[in-house]
Amino acid sequence: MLAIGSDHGGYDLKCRVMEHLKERGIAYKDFGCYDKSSCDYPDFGKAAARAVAEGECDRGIVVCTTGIGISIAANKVPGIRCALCTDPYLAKMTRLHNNANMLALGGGITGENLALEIVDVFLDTEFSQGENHIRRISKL
Ligand SMILES: O=C(CO)[C@H](O)[C@H](O)[C@H](O)COP(=O)(O)O
Repeated sequence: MLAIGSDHGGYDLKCRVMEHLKERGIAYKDFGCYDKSSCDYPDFGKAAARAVAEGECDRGIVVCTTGIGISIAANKVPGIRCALCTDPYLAKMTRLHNNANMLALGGGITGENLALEIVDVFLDTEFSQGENHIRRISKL
């Protein structure tokens, strides 16, 4: 189960990501927002992050206009490693090396097709299990 969240600035891209997850048969829970009214990214970034940290969801995807604010919010929740990715290489590396459990996207930064490629790489790449990476993650 994936935790999904956005503010108004990430709403459209979040909806596209949810459609894509449906097409792929991947279950998700949307922690809001639920329309494009102005709202506060920490509310939704933290709600999705808590669901991941508490084990209700395995990983999460959050979206705001830049991806910056909502990634900062998610990373305030203990146990969360949320990576803001603007290309598939970053998504691959953050799974392999950081075992990132959340992905942040910028709805005003990354186009739909590229964002969906990033989502797919994030979901389809497993952590490398390297002892160097495990050690470094334990120091975060
Ligand atoms: O990108 C964001 C935070 O890093 C947010 O999505 C908003 O764009 C930002 O908070 C500005 O929102 P507003 O529409 O100008 O109120």
